[in-house]
Amino acid sequence: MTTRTPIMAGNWKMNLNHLEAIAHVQKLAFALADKDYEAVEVAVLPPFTDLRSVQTLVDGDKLKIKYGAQDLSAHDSGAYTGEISGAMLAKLKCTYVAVGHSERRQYHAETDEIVNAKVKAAYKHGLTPILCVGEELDVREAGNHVSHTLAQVEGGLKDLPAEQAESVVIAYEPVWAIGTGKVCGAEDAQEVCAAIRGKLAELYTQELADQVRIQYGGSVKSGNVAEIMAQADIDGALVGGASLDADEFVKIVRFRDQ
Ligand SMILES: O=C(CO)COP(=O)(O)O
Repeated sequence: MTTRTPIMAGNWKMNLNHLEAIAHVQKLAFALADKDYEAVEVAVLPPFTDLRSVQTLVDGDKLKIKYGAQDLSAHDSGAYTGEISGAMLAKLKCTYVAVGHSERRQYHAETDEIVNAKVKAAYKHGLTPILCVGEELDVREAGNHVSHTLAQVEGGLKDLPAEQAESVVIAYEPVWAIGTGKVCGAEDAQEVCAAIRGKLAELYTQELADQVRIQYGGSVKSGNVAEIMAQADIDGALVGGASLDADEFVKIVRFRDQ
């Protein structure tokens, strides 16, 4: 049986400027100890404008915290005003990049085709995508959450070779639980995460499926993280609001103590 290292990632969304980012990462670094990093991979996903500052701090102080971006362009370079390429993120030594977050799908009309192109762009530039999937409330109420989410997984990974897919991180984030305080019940989250692992086994192999880390995201806090992490197919959390409070995020990283 594969042992998957849990991954706790803070998606800051459009919060914290580059000066606030430095202060925030310093707080995290001060609080987190080697034993935390041995047990859990810790990552932050700041806004683009913070990345250079975070890189300088992480490099300078040799911090074990990883960082990445919240999005990337599907294109390598060129006349795409406002976009940021995977190559640019790689140059900033980003490890991760979120792809297909529901806020990108909703406000920027990102389809599974676009998300798939972005996943491929991430790998092309040596970044690990955190592929975000999850259903809206009406889909859950109609009982179609599993098939909806699996279609997003399949669409996002289309034609992706196993050598790449084996390192992908998938974040199951039911849209109705994001920023609402409504957490998906741990067993309901487990149902979908287990189905995602089953889909990976179908698309690739059971061995690959057992290796991929699947996060839950949506109103994760120190008070509910332990129950979520106790589920067999949940290997971490993608944390929005609660990641903006350093003490709270540290408690989430230390989910075993909660
Ligand atoms: O969207 C999320 C992380 O990507 C979840 O956000 P909240 O933790 O604020 O609900």
